[in-house]
Amino acid sequence: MKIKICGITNLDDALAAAEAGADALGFVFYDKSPRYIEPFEARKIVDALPPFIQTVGLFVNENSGYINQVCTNAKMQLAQVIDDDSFTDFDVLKFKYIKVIRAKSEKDIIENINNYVLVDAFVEEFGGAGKRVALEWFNKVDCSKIVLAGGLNQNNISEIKDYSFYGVDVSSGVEASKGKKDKQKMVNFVKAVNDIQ
Ligand SMILES: O=C(O)c1ccccc1N[C@@H]1O[C@H](COP(=O)(O)O)[C@@H](O)[C@H]1O
Repeated sequence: MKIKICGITNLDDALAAAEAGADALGFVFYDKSPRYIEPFEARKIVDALPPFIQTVGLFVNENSGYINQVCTNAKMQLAQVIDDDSFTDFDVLKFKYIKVIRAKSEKDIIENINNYVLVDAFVEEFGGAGKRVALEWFNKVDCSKIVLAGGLNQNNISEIKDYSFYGVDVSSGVEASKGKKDKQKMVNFVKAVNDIQ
Protein backbone atom coordinates (compact mmCIF):
# COMPACT_ATOMS: atom_id res chain seq x y z
CA MET A 1 0.00 0.00 0.00
CA LYS A 2 1.41 3.41 -0.99
CA ILE A 3 1.78 6.01 1.75
CA LYS A 4 1.41 9.76 1.21
CA ILE A 5 2.13 12.19 4.03
CA CYS A 6 0.48 15.51 3.25
CA GLY A 7 0.76 19.07 4.48
CA ILE A 8 4.56 19.27 4.40
CA THR A 9 5.68 22.84 5.23
CA ASN A 10 9.39 22.53 6.02
CA LEU A 11 12.49 20.58 5.05
CA ASP A 12 12.97 18.92 8.43
CA ASP A 13 9.52 17.33 8.26
CA ALA A 14 10.00 16.39 4.59
CA LEU A 15 13.24 14.54 5.29
CA ALA A 16 11.74 12.88 8.38
CA ALA A 17 8.72 11.71 6.34
CA ALA A 18 11.01 10.30 3.64
CA GLU A 19 13.15 8.62 6.30
CA ALA A 20 10.04 7.14 7.93
CA GLY A 21 9.17 5.49 4.62
CA ALA A 22 6.59 7.72 2.92
CA ASP A 23 6.28 7.09 -0.82
CA ALA A 24 4.90 10.57 -1.51
CA LEU A 25 4.89 13.97 0.11
CA GLY A 26 1.97 16.38 -0.26
CA PHE A 27 2.28 20.16 -0.48
CA VAL A 28 -0.87 22.22 0.06
CA PHE A 29 -1.30 25.09 -2.41
CA TYR A 30 -4.67 26.14 -0.94
CA ASP A 31 -3.99 29.46 0.75
CA LYS A 32 -6.79 29.17 3.34
CA SER A 33 -5.12 26.09 4.80
CA PRO A 34 -2.87 26.31 7.89
CA ARG A 35 -0.57 23.98 5.92
CA TYR A 36 -0.30 26.29 2.92
CA ILE A 37 3.18 26.58 1.43
CA GLU A 38 4.43 29.02 -1.19
CA PRO A 39 5.45 27.24 -4.42
CA PHE A 40 8.98 28.67 -4.16
CA GLU A 41 9.35 27.30 -0.63
CA ALA A 42 8.07 23.89 -1.76
CA ARG A 43 10.61 23.86 -4.58
CA LYS A 44 13.47 24.40 -2.13
CA ILE A 45 12.26 21.38 -0.18
CA VAL A 46 11.86 19.28 -3.32
CA ASP A 47 15.42 20.14 -4.43
CA ALA A 48 16.72 18.76 -1.10
CA LEU A 49 14.75 15.48 -1.13
CA PRO A 50 16.41 12.10 -1.69
CA PRO A 51 15.53 10.27 -4.94
CA PHE A 52 12.37 8.16 -5.43
CA ILE A 53 10.04 10.31 -3.28
CA GLN A 54 7.03 11.48 -5.29
CA THR A 55 6.00 15.12 -4.86
CA VAL A 56 2.28 15.93 -4.91
CA GLY A 57 0.74 19.38 -5.20
CA LEU A 58 -2.73 19.78 -3.69
CA PHE A 59 -5.16 22.19 -5.34
CA VAL A 60 -8.70 23.32 -4.47
CA ASN A 61 -10.96 24.67 -7.25
CA GLU A 62 -8.14 26.08 -9.36
CA ASN A 63 -7.92 26.41 -13.15
CA SER A 64 -5.50 24.36 -15.20
CA GLY A 65 -3.24 27.32 -15.94
CA TYR A 66 -2.60 27.87 -12.24
CA ILE A 67 -2.03 24.19 -11.56
CA ASN A 68 0.41 23.90 -14.49
CA GLN A 69 2.28 27.00 -13.34
CA VAL A 70 2.57 25.96 -9.68
CA CYS A 71 3.50 22.35 -10.44
CA THR A 72 6.22 23.62 -12.80
CA ASN A 73 7.60 26.18 -10.36
CA ALA A 74 7.42 23.88 -7.33
CA LYS A 75 8.60 20.75 -9.21
CA MET A 76 5.48 18.72 -8.36
CA GLN A 77 5.19 15.37 -10.14
CA LEU A 78 1.48 14.84 -9.46
CA ALA A 79 -1.46 17.19 -8.99
CA GLN A 80 -4.07 16.22 -6.39
CA VAL A 81 -7.17 18.08 -7.47
CA ILE A 82 -10.34 19.02 -5.61
CA ASP A 83 -12.60 20.37 -8.33
CA ASP A 84 -16.11 20.94 -6.99
CA ASP A 85 -17.52 23.09 -9.78
CA SER A 86 -15.46 22.19 -12.89
CA PHE A 87 -12.85 24.88 -12.37
CA THR A 88 -10.16 22.63 -13.82
CA ASP A 89 -9.96 21.74 -17.52
CA PHE A 90 -8.20 18.38 -17.16
CA ASP A 91 -7.65 18.21 -20.94
CA VAL A 92 -4.98 20.92 -20.73
CA LEU A 93 -3.29 19.81 -17.53
CA LYS A 94 0.39 19.11 -18.26
CA PHE A 95 0.82 17.00 -15.14
CA LYS A 96 -0.40 13.59 -14.07
CA TYR A 97 -3.27 14.11 -11.65
CA ILE A 98 -5.52 12.34 -9.18
CA LYS A 99 -9.02 13.62 -8.49
CA VAL A 100 -10.27 13.91 -4.92
CA ILE A 101 -13.72 12.57 -4.08
CA ARG A 102 -15.07 14.34 -1.00
CA ALA A 103 -17.45 11.54 -0.11
CA LYS A 104 -20.84 12.32 1.45
CA SER A 105 -22.27 8.90 0.70
CA GLU A 106 -21.51 5.44 -0.65
CA LYS A 107 -22.95 6.63 -3.97
CA ASP A 108 -20.24 9.32 -4.29
CA ILE A 109 -17.63 6.55 -4.18
CA ILE A 110 -19.32 3.96 -6.40
CA GLU A 111 -19.96 6.55 -9.14
CA ASN A 112 -16.32 7.67 -9.31
CA ILE A 113 -14.04 4.64 -9.16
CA ASN A 114 -13.39 4.11 -12.89
CA ASN A 115 -9.84 5.43 -12.42
CA TYR A 116 -7.40 6.12 -9.61
CA VAL A 117 -9.03 8.47 -7.10
CA LEU A 118 -8.37 9.80 -3.63
CA VAL A 119 -11.37 9.50 -1.35
CA ASP A 120 -11.54 11.86 1.61
CA ALA A 121 -14.32 12.75 4.02
CA PHE A 122 -16.50 15.72 3.06
CA VAL A 123 -15.63 18.69 5.27
CA GLU A 124 -16.45 22.38 4.69
CA GLU A 125 -12.79 23.33 4.88
CA PHE A 126 -12.11 20.87 2.04
CA GLY A 127 -9.77 18.55 3.93
CA GLY A 128 -7.08 18.14 6.54
CA ALA A 129 -9.75 18.00 9.24
CA GLY A 130 -9.09 14.56 10.69
CA LYS A 131 -12.57 13.32 9.73
CA ARG A 132 -13.05 9.66 8.73
CA VAL A 133 -14.89 8.26 5.71
CA ALA A 134 -17.35 5.52 6.71
CA LEU A 135 -15.53 2.28 5.85
CA GLU A 136 -18.80 0.44 5.18
CA TRP A 137 -19.19 2.64 2.08
CA PHE A 138 -16.34 0.60 0.58
CA ASN A 139 -17.84 -2.83 1.33
CA LYS A 140 -19.13 -3.27 -2.25
CA VAL A 141 -16.19 -1.52 -3.93
CA ASP A 142 -12.92 -2.66 -5.54
CA CYS A 143 -10.47 -0.48 -3.58
CA SER A 144 -7.40 -1.38 -5.66
CA LYS A 145 -7.43 2.06 -7.34
CA ILE A 146 -8.45 4.09 -4.30
CA VAL A 147 -6.21 6.16 -2.04
CA LEU A 148 -8.00 6.51 1.29
CA ALA A 149 -7.68 9.77 3.24
CA GLY A 150 -9.42 11.33 6.18
CA GLY A 151 -8.67 11.00 9.86
CA LEU A 152 -6.19 8.14 9.53
CA ASN A 153 -3.61 7.52 12.24
CA GLN A 154 -1.43 4.80 13.75
CA ASN A 155 -4.25 3.62 16.01
CA ASN A 156 -7.04 3.19 13.44
CA ILE A 157 -5.18 2.14 10.31
CA SER A 158 -5.64 -1.54 11.18
CA GLU A 159 -9.39 -1.09 10.50
CA ILE A 160 -8.71 -0.93 6.74
CA LYS A 161 -6.76 -4.21 6.65
CA ASP A 162 -9.31 -6.18 4.61
CA TYR A 163 -10.06 -3.50 1.97
CA SER A 164 -6.86 -3.66 -0.17
CA PHE A 165 -6.67 0.09 -0.79
CA TYR A 166 -4.07 1.21 -3.34
CA GLY A 167 -2.76 3.73 -0.80
CA VAL A 168 -3.38 5.92 2.20
CA ASP A 169 -2.98 9.65 2.70
CA VAL A 170 -2.49 11.25 6.10
CA SER A 171 -1.99 14.72 7.47
CA SER A 172 -3.35 15.63 10.92
CA GLY A 173 -2.88 12.08 12.21
CA VAL A 174 0.92 12.51 12.08
CA GLU A 175 1.09 16.11 13.30
CA ALA A 176 2.29 17.74 16.52
CA SER A 177 0.28 20.81 15.47
CA LYS A 178 -1.28 22.02 12.20
CA GLY A 179 1.55 22.35 9.70
CA LYS A 180 4.16 20.69 11.95
CA LYS A 181 4.68 16.94 11.67
CA ASP A 182 5.59 14.67 14.59
CA LYS A 183 8.50 12.45 13.59
CA GLN A 184 7.56 9.56 15.88
CA LYS A 185 3.93 9.65 14.72
CA MET A 186 5.13 9.39 11.11
CA VAL A 187 7.39 6.43 11.94
CA ASN A 188 4.58 4.73 13.89
CA PHE A 189 2.05 5.34 11.09
CA VAL A 190 4.27 3.85 8.39
CA LYS A 191 5.00 0.84 10.61
CA ALA A 192 1.28 0.36 11.31
CA VAL A 193 0.53 0.45 7.56
CA ASN A 194 3.26 -2.06 6.84
CA ASP A 195 1.98 -4.30 9.66
CA ILE A 196 -1.39 -4.77 7.91
CA GLN A 197 0.06 -5.87 4.57
O1 LIG B 1 -4.38 19.45 4.66
C1 LIG B 1 -5.06 20.46 4.41
O2 LIG B 1 -4.92 21.54 5.05
C2 LIG B 1 -6.04 20.44 3.28
C3 LIG B 1 -6.64 21.63 2.88
C4 LIG B 1 -7.56 21.63 1.82
C5 LIG B 1 -7.86 20.45 1.14
C6 LIG B 1 -7.27 19.24 1.54
C7 LIG B 1 -6.37 19.23 2.61
N1 LIG B 1 -5.78 18.06 3.06
C8 LIG B 1 -6.09 16.77 2.49
O3 LIG B 1 -6.94 16.06 3.39
C9 LIG B 1 -6.34 14.81 3.65
C10 LIG B 1 -6.80 14.23 4.95
O4 LIG B 1 -6.34 15.03 5.99
P1 LIG B 1 -6.37 14.43 7.50
O5 LIG B 1 -5.44 13.25 7.50
O6 LIG B 1 -7.79 14.05 7.79
O7 LIG B 1 -5.87 15.58 8.35
C11 LIG B 1 -4.86 15.13 3.58
O8 LIG B 1 -4.06 14.02 3.53
C12 LIG B 1 -4.82 15.96 2.32
O9 LIG B 1 -4.87 15.14 1.17
